[in-house]
Amino acid sequence: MLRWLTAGESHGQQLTAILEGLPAGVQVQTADLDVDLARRRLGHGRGARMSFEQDVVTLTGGVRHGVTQGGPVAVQVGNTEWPKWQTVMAADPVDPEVLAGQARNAPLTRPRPGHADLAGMQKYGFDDARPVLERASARETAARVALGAVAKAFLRQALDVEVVSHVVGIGPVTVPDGVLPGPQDNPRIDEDPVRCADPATSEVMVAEVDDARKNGDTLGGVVEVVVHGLPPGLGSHVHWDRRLDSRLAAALMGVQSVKAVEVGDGLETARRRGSVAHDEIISEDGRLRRVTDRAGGIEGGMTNGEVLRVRAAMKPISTVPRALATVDVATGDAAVAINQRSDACAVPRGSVVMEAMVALTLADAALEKFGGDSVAETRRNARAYLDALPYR
Ligand SMILES: Cc1cc2nc3c(=O)[nH]c(=O)nc-3n(C[C@H](O)[C@H](O)[C@H](O)COP(=O)(O)O)c2cc1C
Ligand SMILES: C=C(O[C@@H]1CC(C(=O)O)=C[C@@H](OP(=O)(O)O)[C@H]1O)C(=O)O
Repeated sequence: MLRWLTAGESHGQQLTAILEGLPAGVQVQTADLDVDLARRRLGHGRGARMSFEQDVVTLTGGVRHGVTQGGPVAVQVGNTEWPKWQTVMAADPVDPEVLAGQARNAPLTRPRPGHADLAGMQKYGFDDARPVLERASARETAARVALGAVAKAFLRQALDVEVVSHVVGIGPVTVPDGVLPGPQDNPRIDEDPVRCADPATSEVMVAEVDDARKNGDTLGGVVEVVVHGLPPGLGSHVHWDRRLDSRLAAALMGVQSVKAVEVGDGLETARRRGSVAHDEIISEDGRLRRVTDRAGGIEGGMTNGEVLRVRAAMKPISTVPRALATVDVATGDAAVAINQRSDACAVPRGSVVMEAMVALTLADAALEKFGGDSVAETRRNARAYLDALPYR
């Protein structure tokens, strides 16, 4: 079983992430993590913070000379902005007089509708939203993306699986049906300002983001993660929490701002008749294959050997520059919500995060199916399974 955990605050010294249960022999190095962390910072609509803050990645456990050793993989993602925050976010007590002189320490008492501020203050008994937003912030996704890079290396080396992602909707603008990235398309999609695989739609999306920003507003959207090369049989039909669709949905819903997940054609499938909702099976050159992939590569909670497609819908950023109405909880008076700066649209960045969550979930399902203490053993086991597969 693969387990992962992150710790750290948005303006803390660093994020810490641990991935436990990965076999030995996975080739991965700091540069691989840097690539994905850089991808997570891109995208038209990103906020100012993405340009001045840097992620400083250090692999602090589980990897030696570019190869995993079988122990927990530990990663630090340091934050170059830490010197400005080291008093306000210090772990140890700070002289109250020193703190009082820090503008950054002023209590945040005007909770933002749509963010974790108010519910978090109520739940944890804070009179300041700072401790809530520090952990609720999607800054934490940097740690997940670092681990996702390791999971993708494992999937590629053990199973020849490639995980790619693209943006299929920003606000009301959506890609036409049938846009499907191939296994090597991530670098091409990374070049697009909104990580859209369709250039014509991308232009309209960029204009939509510009318009929202100009009007002091923010946008959400939909991303799709596409996985090529999966064998049939990851996940299981036998119990709800072993179903791969259930696990993918939980992993994606666990990303800040995700409000809905679709597997394959998802909601559209519910509107179709059965005769045009499923993927008919044919035999071709002695192999079974599907004529379509409406199911998105999952049937009965298991991969079916087709391309896996899963979508996540992100709500618009809740720090809306055209500030939303709230109440100042310090005075009880009507107020406008906290708003210093914000992304206008985080969907392109979000797609890299979704990719990481899907990779981690699939790596877990692959290890459950094939096991292996070394990546060579996982690969051998997977090969033997595929060679013996009935009805190939
Ligand atoms: C990559 C990414 C970047 C985000 N950037 C911002 C931001 O700049 N400002 C903001 O208010 N929310 C941002 N969010 C969304 C908040 O984290 C999210 O609204 C908050 O956690 C509440 O969402 P929830 O109700 O789904 O938990 C971002 C989310 C993601 C995934
Ligand atoms: C720092 C990151 O994203 C942050 C996520 C975030 C939020 O509320 O989720 C709010 C913004 O931070 P701030 O309010 O300090 O400007 C984003 O910049 C990151 O992704 O590395």
